Amino acid sequence: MDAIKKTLKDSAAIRWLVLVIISMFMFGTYWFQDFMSGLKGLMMSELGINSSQFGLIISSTTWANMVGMIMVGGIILDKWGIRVAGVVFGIVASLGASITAMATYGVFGDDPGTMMKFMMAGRMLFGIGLESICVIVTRTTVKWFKGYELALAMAINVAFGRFGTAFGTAFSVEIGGGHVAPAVAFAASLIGFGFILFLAYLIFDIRLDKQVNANKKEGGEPEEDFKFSDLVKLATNKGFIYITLLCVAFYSAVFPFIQYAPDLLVNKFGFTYQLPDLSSMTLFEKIGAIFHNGPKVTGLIPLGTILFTPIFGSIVDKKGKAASLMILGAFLLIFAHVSLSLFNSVTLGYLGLVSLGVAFALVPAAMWPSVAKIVAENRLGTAYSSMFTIQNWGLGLFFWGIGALLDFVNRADLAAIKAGEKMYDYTIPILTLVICGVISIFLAFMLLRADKQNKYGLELPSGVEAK
Ligand SMILES: C[C@H](N)C(=O)N[C@@H](CCCCN)C(=O)O
Repeated sequence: MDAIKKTLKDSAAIRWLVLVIISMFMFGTYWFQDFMSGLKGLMMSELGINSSQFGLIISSTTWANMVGMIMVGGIILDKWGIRVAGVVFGIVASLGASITAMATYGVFGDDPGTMMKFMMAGRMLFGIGLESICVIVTRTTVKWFKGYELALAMAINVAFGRFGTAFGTAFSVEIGGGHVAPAVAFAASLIGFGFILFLAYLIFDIRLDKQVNANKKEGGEPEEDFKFSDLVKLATNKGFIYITLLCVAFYSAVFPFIQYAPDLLVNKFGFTYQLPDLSSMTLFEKIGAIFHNGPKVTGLIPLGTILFTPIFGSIVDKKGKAASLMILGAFLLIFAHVSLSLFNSVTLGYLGLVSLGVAFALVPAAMWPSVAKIVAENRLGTAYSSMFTIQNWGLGLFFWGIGALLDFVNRADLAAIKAGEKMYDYTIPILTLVICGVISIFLAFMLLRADKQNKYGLELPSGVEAK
């Protein structure tokens, strides 16, 4: 048998370069997913929409995915590979984002109803692209990093997405110059930029495939493909069921919360949407103004996870304890939402946000590598697609539900709120998220129990098999 020749992925420099290139796609899509949170106040005043309609716009991202579009993405990825799937879903995401941007400029009509309809259609299309791109980028990361620094690479990949969320949330008001449409156009152009970089990545993908195929002919390991029919096997895997339900419960209390967090901080704690003129302020006053700005403070949550997700990822790699860390993350989530809903202390509010940020780093760092211990590698693509699909059911409900509940519990004061005479009371909508935290703890304990029974090795370091 001939010796296996080195391939592009054996070069650390090329591997990491590839990771940066494909992660820019995540940066753009996460930005577009989350940037509207910083614009909620502006969207309400400029487009004339209420909280429930804002909820519908952000929720529309999940609608097509709720009925299985991510699974379609998984099938296309399986059948035609990274290149075809990446191009198809890159076009879908770019098209969706462009339609959303054009709608905000009034291209399809400038009455609020028409604008909203086309914004929702655009975001629905974008949402199909977003989730499939996340699966495609994850799959590409595995392709290049399997056998190398996979957990760290996945954490860095998510970190790029968090950068997108943080910057999009924190700076969209300024980027739009106080208007919605330019901020949406800028966010859409980031997806186009990420897509162009992904097209450049394809050169590396083609070269690597050629080298791997040549090695296969010379006796290298053949790759096993996963099949859609493996779905049935997943549906009967207890560990997979618990981790999928945990994924829905946990992310439903985090992603939708982030969309409303700036508005919560403005309405509950008197924070600002727009920064005052900082030029004549002392350094302390500037810091004070930034820490009193809803979008900027919310942006700090994903920004903090950029540092902590890789740290927690390497703890999981070295020490294990993934299920226990998910339990801890669920406790932190409850603390966060209780302190942000039931109390009126700004200090406790900050502690709640820090606690949510730690949970947002801890649970993903422990959850995503754990899936690879519960599910056979040839079913991982199907596993991630199914998890994202079910996750979208929860996200769709809560993206819209928080806004609808907010309007409902404040129904007597809506006119006064619109006139700027009263503020939204967020207590009940945020308390609802505490229920998600309680369900998350229960599921994390069930996962720990299933781990003991089935010996997945979730509590063990990476590479150590359970006996
Ligand atoms: C957006 C997507 N549905 C999601 O859940 N993303 C996760 C990361 C998934 C990475 C899998 N390797 C997130 O925490 O952002």
